[in-house]
Amino acid sequence: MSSDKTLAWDYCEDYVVEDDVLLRARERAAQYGCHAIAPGAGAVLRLLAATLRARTAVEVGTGTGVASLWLLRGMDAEGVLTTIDPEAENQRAAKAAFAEDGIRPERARTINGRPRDVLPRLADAAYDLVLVGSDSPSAADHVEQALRLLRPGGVLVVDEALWRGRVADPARRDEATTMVREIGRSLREDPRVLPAMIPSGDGLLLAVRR
Ligand SMILES: C[S@@+](CC[C@H](N)C(=O)[O-])C[C@H]1O[C@@H](n2cnc3c(N)ncnc32)[C@H](O)[C@@H]1O
Repeated sequence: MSSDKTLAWDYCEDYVVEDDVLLRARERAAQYGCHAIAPGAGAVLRLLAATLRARTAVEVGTGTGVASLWLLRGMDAEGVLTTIDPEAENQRAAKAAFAEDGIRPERARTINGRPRDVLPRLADAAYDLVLVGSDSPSAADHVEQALRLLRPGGVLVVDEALWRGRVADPARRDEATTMVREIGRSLREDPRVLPAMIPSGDGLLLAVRR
């Protein structure tokens, strides 16, 4: 990338500045070894949630609540985010961040459990937006569940869709990169969605449900 491009990239990533609540949640993510969504990608999440006037959203992988905060800030004032994580400690940190942000508890439904057990219990076509992380060996199953959960016109977001930048490099054939690349390929060919790859953060793969 030319140095101008790198400058432009950094400018885009820092264009929307994170406040103290987000920065503290991000700091806790680093302490817990959790890869939180990048600020530029977080701003895209907020924009999408606001554009959809999202009242119902699902997040697979709460972490310490960075992406959850971005989503909740964009959603309808009565909107409810259902966020799933098997790690109770991460979710405790996320709940502290929601409280710091003045988010009413009923707006963030935190479910402690494995996504593969929890997602099948959520209703068909009932959600405006579903965010799925790529850092799980079950990410492809989560994507399939997400397509079931979304209403027509709802948006699937796959975070880390460029997987540390490796997806774009055909020489990278490790298991994690291949899995994330395959998710991208399969959504590109899936007649149920209209996809687009946004190179924000570590890549956001967006797909609107037909
Ligand atoms: C990268 S962090 C989530 C980041 C969060 N979405 C954000 O951007 O702020 C990944 C989270 O997924 C959780 N996790 C663990 N196993 C998982 C699984 N099988 N599927 C989905 N998430 C899992 C981890 O506990 C961790 O809290």
